[in-house]
Amino acid sequence: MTPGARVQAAIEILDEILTGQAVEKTLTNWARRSRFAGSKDRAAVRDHVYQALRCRRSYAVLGGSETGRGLMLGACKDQGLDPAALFHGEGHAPSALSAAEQSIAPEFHSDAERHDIPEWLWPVFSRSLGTEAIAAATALRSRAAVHLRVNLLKGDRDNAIERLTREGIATEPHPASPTALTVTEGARRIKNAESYLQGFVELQDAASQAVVDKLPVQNAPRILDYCSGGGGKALAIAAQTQAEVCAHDADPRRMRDIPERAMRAGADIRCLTSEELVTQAPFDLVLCDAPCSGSGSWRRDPEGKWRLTQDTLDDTVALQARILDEAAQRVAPGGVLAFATCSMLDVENSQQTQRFQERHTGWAHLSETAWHVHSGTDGFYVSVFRRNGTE
Ligand SMILES: C[S@@+](CC[C@H](N)C(=O)[O-])C[C@H]1O[C@@H](n2cnc3c(N)ncnc32)[C@H](O)[C@@H]1O
Repeated sequence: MTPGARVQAAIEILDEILTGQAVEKTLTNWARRSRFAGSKDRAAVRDHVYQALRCRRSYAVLGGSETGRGLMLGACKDQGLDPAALFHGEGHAPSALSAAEQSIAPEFHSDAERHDIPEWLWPVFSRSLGTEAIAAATALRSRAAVHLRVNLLKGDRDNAIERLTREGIATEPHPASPTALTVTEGARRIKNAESYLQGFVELQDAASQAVVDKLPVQNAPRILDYCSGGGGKALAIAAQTQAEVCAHDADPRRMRDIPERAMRAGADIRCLTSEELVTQAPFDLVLCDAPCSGSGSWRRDPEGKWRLTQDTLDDTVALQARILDEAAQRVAPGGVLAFATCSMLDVENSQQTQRFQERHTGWAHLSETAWHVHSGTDGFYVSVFRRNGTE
């Protein structure tokens, strides 16, 4: 496909997504009916689509409309490309710009619009991030780096870097965690690489790894990952300790892949149903990686940014508080409770910590750490409490 044809394909896919179709499904359907598209074409079209979704508001202003064509025209302008080099109608490229499109005089009406944050959210976002709000919003406008976690059960970091290099995947250590690597070349090879298939490395953002580094795992013989999902954090914990590691999720289907992932990693993780949880509690350490707005990972899921509403945020905050209270009940006297989100919003983070302390006496607040997208990881938050035995 020519560069212009790739832009035209992105325009058509974006038009479908803008009617409410799911992003991944739309991309898959396009790939199925576009046999002419090779793997590089598919990757390029996908990159165009995701980039346009990250910058949906600002590109719509730059391109004159919130349509596939408007967004891709906005993308060209934002990236300093000459639109006429891509919009010329030849070789399946988008048709040449109309007179109206050529005379668009873009004007931003707010910081939220310019920096691609929903208007209603800007007060919360800017209050949460303070002077770093624009840096964070700007970081959310670009694609996230690919990070790996070195599985210490199978080898050290240098060994993993060497193995990956032999497989054509270049990496460098990430400062957020001793186990984190940034992939600098060959990211698309990872899922077929032996290093990955044999469990020497896992795909995991550096901040997710750093959250686990904040947990006092060495002093906890029995550990529970209370909101385990697919087990990313449970696996990272199991790689750092000989402790018994259990996983639980209110939706057991989310834990489906844990046995296979654990086997690949050489880890031992016991998945617990809600009934088993009651008999297995209490635990010395309970991690509660709660459902959240996902604002820290909107680079990977840009639709999440536009889908969030005040109501869903309020519901999520209320759910987090309930889950935190449930998880607290599973902590042994003297044990530790950690609350984490992949969000940068204060209502889900520091305010949640404060409200937990207001609802519960008998817990000491040990630490609170936040990672922000503009420092090279997903946005993440973890707050750690110790139960003193009187609650
Ligand atoms: C942010 S995800 C967890 C991601 C996971 N820890 C990881 O690192 O891959 C939150 C999870 O909480 C689960 N969840 C929601 N409500 C819950 C509840 N009341 N108790 C336990 N888990 C719950 C969801 O099903 C979801 O899988």
